Amino acid sequence: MCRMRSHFLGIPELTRTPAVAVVIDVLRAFSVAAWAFAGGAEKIVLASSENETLELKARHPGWLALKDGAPAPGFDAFNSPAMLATHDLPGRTIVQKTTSGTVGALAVADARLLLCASFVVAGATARLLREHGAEEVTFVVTGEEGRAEEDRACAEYIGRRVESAEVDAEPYLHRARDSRWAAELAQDARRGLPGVHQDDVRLCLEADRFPFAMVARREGALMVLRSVPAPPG
Ligand SMILES: O=C(O)[C@H](CS(=O)(=O)O)OP(=O)(O)O
Ligand SMILES: [Mg+2]
Repeated sequence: MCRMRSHFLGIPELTRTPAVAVVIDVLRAFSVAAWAFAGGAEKIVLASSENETLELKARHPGWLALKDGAPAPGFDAFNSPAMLATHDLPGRTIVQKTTSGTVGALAVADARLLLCASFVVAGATARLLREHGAEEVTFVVTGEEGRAEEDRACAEYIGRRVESAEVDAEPYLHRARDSRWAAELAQDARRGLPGVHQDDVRLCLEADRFPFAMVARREGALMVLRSVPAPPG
């Protein structure tokens, strides 16, 4: 059994850069990112603003510009795992800008090890942390200034999975299914709001779907997220 000290902080509570950070956004940024890698995307540039996203897209016309919220001129894709599947992803670079997930990752950009995570990559993230021998980890609970239940539940699940592979995901998924944002997304999908698909919540709330973790690092002036195979469990 591996003992790891876990801290759970919202973005406004980050006063210093942790050595090891796991930034959680279940609904939906880092579920979307994981589905993008599963669909063959090569890398995801985490942008600091919509303007930066569009500037990068102008310099690299083949890149896919993705933002959350309403559609806007110049953007190609929504922050929706179901809708992303309609794009041609193999080998592509995505530039992603969202309200919570990408902001949280950029807030701890100088961490020695920076992982971005959600339920679909939770087990793989835990195995990578275990392999790294992390004794202390800061989970950045990006939603609702650290109070988003879906993000907190996922962070706690990953923390438990570092200590033991024998953890039942169901109680954690249940908390996420009952969260305020899961209910809002389901309602937005029923209303037909652009950028929200009725399958999104389901695609985000599946534990351990993918065998890779997602590591963010500076590459020149950019913060780049890549999938990294996790050791077997
Ligand atoms: O697209 C999402 O689900 C949210 C949108 S919102 O601005 O919080 O309503 O963004 P995310 O950064 O993925 O939490
Ligand atoms: Mg979120």
